[in-house]
Amino acid sequence: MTSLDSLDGIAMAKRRGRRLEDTPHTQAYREMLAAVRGFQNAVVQANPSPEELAQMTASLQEMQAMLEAQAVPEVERWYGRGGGRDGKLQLVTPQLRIDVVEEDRIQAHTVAEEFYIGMNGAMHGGIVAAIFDALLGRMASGAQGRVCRTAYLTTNYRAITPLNERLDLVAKVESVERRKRFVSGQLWHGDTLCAEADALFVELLPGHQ
Ligand SMILES: CCCCC/C=C\C/C=C\C/C=C\C/C=C\CCCC(=O)SCCNC(=O)CCNC(=O)[C@H](O)C(C)(C)COP(=O)(O)OP(=O)(O)OC[C@H]1O[C@@H](n2cnc3c(N)ncnc32)[C@H](O)[C@@H]1OP(=O)(O)O
Repeated sequence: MTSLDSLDGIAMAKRRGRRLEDTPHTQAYREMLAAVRGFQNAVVQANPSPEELAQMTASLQEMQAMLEAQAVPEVERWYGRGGGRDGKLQLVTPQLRIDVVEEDRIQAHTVAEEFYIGMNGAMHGGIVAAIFDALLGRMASGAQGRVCRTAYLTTNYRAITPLNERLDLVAKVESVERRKRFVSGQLWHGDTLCAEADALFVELLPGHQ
C-alpha cells in the first residue's frame, strides 16, 4: 500500500487528525519513533569505521524489511497522528509543544536537535519553513478542526535559528475571507527574532483531495 491510495481530504484529515489512543502497543510505537529521532541525531554527527558501517547497514536493512512486512494504507497509519503531550508522531520537524491555544493565536515552543542542521550550527531553512507550515496550519485549522491546505507560505529569515536551544513560536490569524485564512508566525530565540512567516490556508471543499 502506498500514499497513492487517497481518500476525500476531509475524511482523511478527520481520521488522521485525531490523537492516537494510548495502549501498550501504541506506546511501544511512540518509543520506537523516539529511538528513530535519537538515531537520526547520532547519524548526522558520527563518522563510523567501515566495519561499523557494514554492521549498521545490515541491521537497518533487516529493520526495514520488518517494517515493510507490516505496511498499512495511509488512513490506518499511526505515523502523523496526534501524540498528546509529546506532539505529533512525526519526524519531519522538531517536536512542537503547544503552550497556549486561543481562537486567533497560538503560542508554542520547540528544541531542534542536531538532525535539523543546515550548516555552521544553524537550522536548515527548509525545516524553519516546515515548522511554520505545521504551526500556521494548526492555527488555520482552529478549534473546529477545519481541514485546510497551504496555498502559499513566505518565510523571512532574520537571524540564524540555533539548534539545541529553546525556540518560542507564535502564530496569529490576521484575517479571514470566505474559505481563506491569512495567518502569520514568528520564531524567537530569547529576544532575537530568527524568522517570520505569512501564509494563506484554504479550507477544503467536500470531494477535494
Ligand atoms: C488531506 C489534507 C489535510 C491537510 C491537513 C492535515 C491534517 C489536519 C489535521 C490537523 C490540523 C493540524 C495541523 C495542520 C498541519 C499542517 C498543515 C499542512 C498543510 C499542507 O502542507 S498541505 C501541502 C501543501 N499544499 C498543497 O499541496 C496545496 C495545493 N493546492 C491546492 O490544493 C489548491 O490550490 C487549494 C486547496 C490551496 C485551493 O484550491 P481550491 O480549488 O480549493 O480553491 P481556489 O483555487 O478556488 O482558491 C480559493 C481562494 O483562494 C485563493 N488562492 C488559492 N491559492 C492561492 C495562492 N497561492 N495565492 C493567493 N490566493 C490563492 C483563490 O484566488 C481563491 O480566492 P477567492 O475566494 O477570493 O476567489
